[in-house]
Amino acid sequence: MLSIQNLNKTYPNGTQALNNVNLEIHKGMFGLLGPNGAGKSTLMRTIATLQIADTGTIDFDGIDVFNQPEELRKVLGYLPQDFGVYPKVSAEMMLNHIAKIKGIHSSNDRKAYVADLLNQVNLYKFRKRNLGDYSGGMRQRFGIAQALIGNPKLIIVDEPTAGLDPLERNRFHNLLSELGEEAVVILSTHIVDDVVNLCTNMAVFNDGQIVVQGHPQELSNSLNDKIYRKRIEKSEIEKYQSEYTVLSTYLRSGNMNVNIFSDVHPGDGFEVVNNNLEDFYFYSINQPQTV
Ligand SMILES: Nc1ncnc2c1ncn2[C@@H]1O[C@H](COP(=O)(O)OP(=O)(O)OP(=O)(O)O)[C@@H](O)[C@H]1O
Repeated sequence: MLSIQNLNKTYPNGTQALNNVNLEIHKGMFGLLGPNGAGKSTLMRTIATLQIADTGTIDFDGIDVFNQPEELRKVLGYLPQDFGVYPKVSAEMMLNHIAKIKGIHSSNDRKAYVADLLNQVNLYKFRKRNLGDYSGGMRQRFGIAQALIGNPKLIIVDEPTAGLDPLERNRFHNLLSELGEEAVVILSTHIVDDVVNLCTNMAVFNDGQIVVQGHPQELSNSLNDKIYRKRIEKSEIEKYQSEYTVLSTYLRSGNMNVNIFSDVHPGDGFEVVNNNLEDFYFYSINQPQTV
């Protein structure tokens, strides 16, 4: 289990990126959902021992992350938001190199291990291709392969599906959910559907704070009969914003729609929308959104 207590981090420019963060995360897929700038990457980098917090503690299965970073790194797999690749090196060569660094010394063992990894992420037939010639999705799957070396018990993936086409995204999701059966997997994202599809538990993160946490389905159900939708004219958006608590405005089949929060049925042509994590998310970060 990963246990985070009273974590605070203020950057030298005065930005408070982590504000008394407390979280307990068990085996399985955990979604950390928050808007850009919420502090998700700061939290991920801190757990991954790449930076330290000003105050607080992180414990993973008895490892004190700030005092035993080397121990944590032995069980950590980390796919950062942006990672560079050597463009003229093949996936096979690169994984072989990383496996060597991670302590798999026999070249035969390494060869078998790397082949297995490449199969797992569905890249075996592209193993000789240079990383610079990989598509975005292939690069992400390569990123996961490198993160998996050494059978990590804690896997952190930071906004992994931005820029992937639906097929690649689907493949990537399948891979992540398999990993969640054996390890603690933290998925940091601003894509609500990724959390709906993959995660058994989640937290909404905003302004450096955990706003709410729980099971995605239960959280979205908590707003049942409180979210209402209506098709409107584009010119009416401001009117609705002044009259209602607007959660989102969005186009569907070319028509403008508005979703609002209301404790009682507002009448006025609105219809109820239930089980919608996206609206729960917008409600919990308390910002009107245009999607
Ligand atoms: N090295 C830094 N120095 C100063 N401010 C920083 C630094 N890194 C991040 N920040 C600021 O801290 C806040 C949190 O940033 P962070 O990257 O952790 O958020 P995020 O939720 O991952 O956002 P995104 O989804 O855009 O990556 C932002 O206001 C950001 O500008």
